[in-house]
Amino acid sequence: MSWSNYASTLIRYPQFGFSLDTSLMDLDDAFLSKMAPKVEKAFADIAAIESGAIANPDEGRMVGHYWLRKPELAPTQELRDAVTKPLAALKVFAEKVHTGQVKPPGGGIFQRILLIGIGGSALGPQLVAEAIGHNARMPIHFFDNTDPAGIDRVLSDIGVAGLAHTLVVVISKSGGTPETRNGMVEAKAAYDAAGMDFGKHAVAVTGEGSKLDHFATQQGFIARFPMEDWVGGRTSVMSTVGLVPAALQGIDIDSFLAGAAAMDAETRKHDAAKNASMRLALAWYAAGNGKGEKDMVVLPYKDSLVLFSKYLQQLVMESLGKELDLAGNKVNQGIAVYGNKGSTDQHAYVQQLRDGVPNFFATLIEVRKGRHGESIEVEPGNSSADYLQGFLRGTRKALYDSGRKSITISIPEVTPFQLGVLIALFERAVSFYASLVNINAYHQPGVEAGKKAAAVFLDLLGAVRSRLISEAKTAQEIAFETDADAEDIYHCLTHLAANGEAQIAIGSNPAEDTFSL
Ligand SMILES: O=P(O)(O)OC[C@H]1O[C@H](O)[C@H](O)[C@@H](O)[C@@H]1O
Repeated sequence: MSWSNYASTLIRYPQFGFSLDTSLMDLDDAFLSKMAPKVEKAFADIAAIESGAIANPDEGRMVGHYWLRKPELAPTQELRDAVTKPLAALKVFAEKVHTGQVKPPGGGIFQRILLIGIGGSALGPQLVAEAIGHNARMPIHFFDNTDPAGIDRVLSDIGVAGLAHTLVVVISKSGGTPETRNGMVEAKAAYDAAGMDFGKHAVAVTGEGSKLDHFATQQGFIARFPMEDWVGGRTSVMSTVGLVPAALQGIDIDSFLAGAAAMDAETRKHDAAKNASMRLALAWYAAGNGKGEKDMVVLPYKDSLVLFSKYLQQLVMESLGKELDLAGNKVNQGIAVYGNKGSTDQHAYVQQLRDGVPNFFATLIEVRKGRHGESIEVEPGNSSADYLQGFLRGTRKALYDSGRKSITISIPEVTPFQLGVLIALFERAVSFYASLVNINAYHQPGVEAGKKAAAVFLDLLGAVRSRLISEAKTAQEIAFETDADAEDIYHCLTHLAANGEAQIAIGSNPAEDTFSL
């Protein structure tokens, strides 16, 4: 660790209290000059993105998330309106909900939110709620899966009486994601069972003309907010996806957008030495040899940022985890991201980080302010905040002493503005990195394979259900009848047995298990 290296390489934006320390990544001059042509190309690529290029060629789409906090950048008036009009409308809507002009059919005011969505249509709102939604005007609950037990748990937290004052926000860009559809059907069933009109409690955020959009119209939803195809799910937190729930919670969304705009303004500059997003992208490249050979462990030393690593997991891994580069070469790119929070993780997996397989670099996030208000001394002279800082500094040093690299990002405190700063920092780093390794960061072709296989399973499950009779059969026998794979059939049968739709008699191995009605 070298003071002169720290002092000369630190990137600071003092006007909003941000700094990025990559001194422990050992980026040397030879690396930086070797990367210079790629860096120039990355600056050109992102300038093209911001001016409306089709940066997602497979899907023929523009990539417009940077316009969400600076609509005047968008290349046409229509696109600018597609940012500003929904933003104005959602603010008015939130105000009407808060003041009771939009109210539940049974009277009173909406008191809580149930958000139904998955992936980018849940992770951003979850991060926002956790980081800056504490003591929100309306508490928020989530259905972010098709797990019936998870759904039941949330419904029981809300309670049947609570449904009457719950505003359900269904979010799906495509409007056809099965988990979200299922969650909505389950929520509607709960309202139906309570004798309440689901549509009069629901709002949709979705692409115009989608299945969800049609359902919302048909069910008489209270409101519909559009989502544009030039905003990807993982970068949608500053679109209607993130802002509708945030505004309803009473979060200062203007400040959130302003924080992102402030970071964008700094990281739009074509100066690699002062551009924090470019420095991050270069540090990732150096650490993983441009091939993702090192995982990124994200350690925010602040409880309210606990979901930031999960959020970055989607942003980074869904964007960068690609089989092919833009020239069609097989590259299998990506950077694995995991983490939770410091100092908690020091008592869990940091042992391996310090002493075990050196397959990662750490990204520590320092929040300078410990708490608002006075701190007690937990021992003579030291507060809890002193300890948190001590553990951050100590871990960073201990890792470096054993040859493990780390990045440290510092912000003054966790506010809507600073969360915007952090998200924008990483969004642009992802865009830059994608350009450095020449991949499309804005599509997700790999996600489709699992969805298609799930649909095949559901078809098979239907076939198996219809073959079950009182006479016991093995998986192999049903596989023969249905011309399917015996193991696939076996998994259908055990699922039916576990859910009360079949009887199972256990044999000495799965091939001998028999199933009947
Ligand atoms: O918003 P939706 O269309 O429902 O999509 C929800 C999520 O599911 C997809 O499978 C994608 O991989 C994600 O990027 C997306 O955020």
